[in-house]
Amino acid sequence: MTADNKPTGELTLRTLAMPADANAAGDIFGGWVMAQMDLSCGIRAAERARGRVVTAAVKEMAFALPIKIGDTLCIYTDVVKVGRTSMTLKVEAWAQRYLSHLMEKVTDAIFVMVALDENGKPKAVPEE
Ligand SMILES: CCCCCCCCCCCCCCCC(=O)SCCNC(=O)CCNC(=O)[C@H](O)C(C)(C)COP(=O)(O)OP(=O)(O)OC[C@H]1O[C@@H](n2cnc3c(N)ncnc32)[C@H](O)[C@@H]1OP(=O)(O)O
Repeated sequence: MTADNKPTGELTLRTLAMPADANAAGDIFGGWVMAQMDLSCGIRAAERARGRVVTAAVKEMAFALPIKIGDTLCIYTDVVKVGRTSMTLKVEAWAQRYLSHLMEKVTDAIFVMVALDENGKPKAVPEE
């Protein structure tokens, strides 16, 4: 994971980390963060494909810093490659710390999303 001090990509989703998303120590579950990243890629890829998409693959993820209850999770996405039916997105998750403007990158990953037709089969991503 790169030690950037500024997010890259387009801000796609912001949401608040709530007590229901945390373990007993107040750390937010990694699975919840991954789900927000998945949703962000779904939004961005569906816009690019102008239709339904699914997640085909998620590349390696490491959690560099914890997210705590009250932090605002900010997800940034960048479509880095468009294949025939697939789109590769670089995704960064940043925590805006509770009641502050401090932003810290907690994780990043590469997601591969695939455009689907009405029968659930891969379909070509249209030109931009
Ligand atoms: C209109 C405006 C909207 C605006 C706003 C809308 C908001 C609306 C947001 C909704 C947001 C929802 C987001 C849900 C996100 C989930 O949660 S989806 C649920 C989880 N995912 C699934 O269930 C997928 C299950 N898997 C599958 O259905 C099939 O394996 C797949 C992914 C369709 C691939 O099918 P396949 O028969 O293997 O197809 P194949 O032709 O071999 O591969 C297709 C492409 O995928 C690539 N690929 C396949 N597997 C991999 C892999 N493991 N690694 C890398 N690439 C791969 C291939 O290289 C190929 O790429 P291209 O060369 O065509 O570019």
